[in-house]
Amino acid sequence: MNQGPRMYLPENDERETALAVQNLNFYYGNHHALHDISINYPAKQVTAMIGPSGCGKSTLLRVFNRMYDLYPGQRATGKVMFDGKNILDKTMNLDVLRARVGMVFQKPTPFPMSIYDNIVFGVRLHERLSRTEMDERVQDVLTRVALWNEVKDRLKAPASGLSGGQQQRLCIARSIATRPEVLLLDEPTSALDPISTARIEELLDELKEEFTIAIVTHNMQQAARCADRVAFFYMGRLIEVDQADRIFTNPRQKQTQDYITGRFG
Ligand SMILES: Nc1ncnc2c1ncn2[C@@H]1O[C@H](COP(=O)(O)OP(=O)(O)OP(=O)(O)O)[C@@H](O)[C@H]1O
Repeated sequence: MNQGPRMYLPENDERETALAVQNLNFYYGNHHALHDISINYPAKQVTAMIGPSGCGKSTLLRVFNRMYDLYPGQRATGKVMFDGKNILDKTMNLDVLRARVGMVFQKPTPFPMSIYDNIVFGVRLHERLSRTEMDERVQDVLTRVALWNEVKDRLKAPASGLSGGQQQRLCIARSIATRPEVLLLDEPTSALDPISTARIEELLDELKEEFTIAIVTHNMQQAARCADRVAFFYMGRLIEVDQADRIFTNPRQKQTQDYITGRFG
């Protein structure tokens, strides 16, 4: 199989680019996990990242909010341009970055506190809001994730009492409460039942009017349903990125074709 750096980068000149990744390499100690990745994430679109296990999808996502900084021995080279600045720059303020680039994980991770406090926790770090404004923010984000009616009478109850699907919607609400520009989702529905999954997918469709979304998924149908663009990764390399319909009907690379038709992975 040809694993050379062949890839197709469509022109996005007419669209605003939220994140521009340029010649990114990533290392876990001596392990070179991402090889010379260059990809644009157009603003207010959903870009799905697909590929076999271990190809580097989560690693790339974790670069976008410098999550790897929490672990010694992990490092990135290259550039990830966001609002005119390189995210990888040592001078980048990580608290501000993580408020502007929100992340939702595979397993719902509500904080061990009330539903209300889960939402306000991050907001308080970055904004000074009056009680009324904070209440409005909580209602606004819970409404957007279609959770308000289910929880409005128990906002002070522990978040741990919610179902898995509700917890994941709460985590999305928590991420958007700080009004980020970019939302990163790492297999956000893989622990959820089909109904909760469908609700999150509908939610993505609404959220992309306001946010740029990068989602890692193993679910081809999900990528086809939710994504405007799809990027296929293999062994730490970006093989191909294109409009979703093109990737699923007429990919340019044989490796992409093999993967989406289930011939490997
Ligand atoms: N903490 C770590 N230390 C060392 N190597 C790691 C670490 N995390 C991931 N890797 C390696 O980096 C490569 C990319 O892993 P990554 O988790 O990004 O892949 P992925 O495409 O998200 O996989 P999956 O679909 O299984 O979640 C793999 O070879 C993996 O073994």
